[in-house]
Amino acid sequence: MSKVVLVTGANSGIGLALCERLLSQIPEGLQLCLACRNMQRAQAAHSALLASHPAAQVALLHMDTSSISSIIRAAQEVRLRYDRLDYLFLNAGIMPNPQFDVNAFFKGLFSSSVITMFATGEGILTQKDGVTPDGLQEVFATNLFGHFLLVRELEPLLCQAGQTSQLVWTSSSNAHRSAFSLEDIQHQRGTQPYSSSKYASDLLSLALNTHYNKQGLYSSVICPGFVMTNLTYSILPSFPAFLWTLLMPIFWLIRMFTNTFTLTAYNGAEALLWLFKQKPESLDPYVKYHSLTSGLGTNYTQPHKMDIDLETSESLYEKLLQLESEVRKKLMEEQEEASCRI
Ligand SMILES: NC(=O)C1=CN([C@@H]2O[C@H](COP(=O)(O)OP(=O)(O)OC[C@H]3O[C@@H](n4cnc5c(N)ncnc54)[C@H](OP(=O)(O)O)[C@@H]3O)[C@@H](O)[C@H]2O)C=CC1
Ligand SMILES: CC(C)CCC[C@@H](C)[C@H]1CC[C@H]2C3=C(CC[C@]12C)[C@@]1(C)CCC(=O)[C@@H](C)[C@@H]1CC3
Repeated sequence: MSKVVLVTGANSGIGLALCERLLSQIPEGLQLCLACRNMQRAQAAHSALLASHPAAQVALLHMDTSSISSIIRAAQEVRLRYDRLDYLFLNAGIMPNPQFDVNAFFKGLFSSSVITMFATGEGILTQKDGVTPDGLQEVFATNLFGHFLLVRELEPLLCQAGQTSQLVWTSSSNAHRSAFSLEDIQHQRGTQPYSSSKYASDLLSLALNTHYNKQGLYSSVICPGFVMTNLTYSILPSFPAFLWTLLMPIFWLIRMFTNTFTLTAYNGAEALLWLFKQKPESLDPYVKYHSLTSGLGTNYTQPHKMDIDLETSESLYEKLLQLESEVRKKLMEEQEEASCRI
């Protein structure tokens, strides 16, 4: 039976590397759907995948995870195209306008928390968030809420009798409880929307397991480690890509002390691929699966207990359901208004 796999943010970085690795390791019986915002980059990714795997079944789908109407339209299209969905990789993500605190970085270098700083980026990064046309905080909408809505919209495909399906969130070791507040789930007031959105995805994954396991749907989270992608290049915008390449020997050296420096998207996708091969019933909902690369370059996946609890995950879930009904109501009103004008 052919497995249907949908990957968001599949046109570059870790999402694209996952698609390449899936096609290499599972040459038959895979239907890949690349859900992307930028269709030019998506076309390029599609051509690259087909060049190395000419017989592969790879489809493109336009989806902007920050836009409610785009998610609803894309999900409708998925329901039309496929009669099952085995894996949904919720990978698209942004870290807009990152501010790198050079002072904190150099202080951290000579402190006992240097390894934690390199593994999580804790204490050295903040971001300036924006607001989407739907009136939501951009990082929250892109990284979390759009994906939540997508899962809700694809429920008929994901929760079918006699079959199990897997959701896999690309979270981060940058997810911290201290950055998240139930009183401000969109992180309107803070300076760490990225960390907040990733912590929220850890909580949401737990809540989804609570509510959907009975229907055969399982959710897990991974951290790809520190990977050189467009997202990380944007952290030091005045630093051209070739300078990052020049820093590689230093990064390889750091990898001797922290195996979280996976560095390439291929390595970063390790835990995603590992989860693809697991029986979802055997996975621990309180664990984040980390892609790691040893000093000698060997890739492996390691589980780490997350700093999450059931009560907070349930409260977040309730708030997301509430927000979902609000945005759906607003969308219906807008559609009615538009049809009246015609
Ligand atoms: N790189 C790293 O070190 C780490 C990355 N991660 C996470 O990995 C995931 C992938 O990032 P990475 O590969 O590093 O970075 P990239 O920037 O290469 O990939 C991000 C992907 O998300 C897509 N995307 C962004 N915004 C939207 C949107 N509104 N709608 C649809 N797609 C969107 C991008 O598409 P587009 O071409 O349209 O911009 C792109 O395909 C992210 O969730 C990130 O937070 C986690 C930990 C570490
Ligand atoms: C230029 C200097 C010599 C080196 C600068 C290094 C930092 C820019 C990186 C060190 C650890 C990195 C890191 C991330 C971003 C870049 C660093 C701060 C992340 C926060 C990127 C996004 C994630 O989700 C985290 C898992 C990363 C953790 C490590």
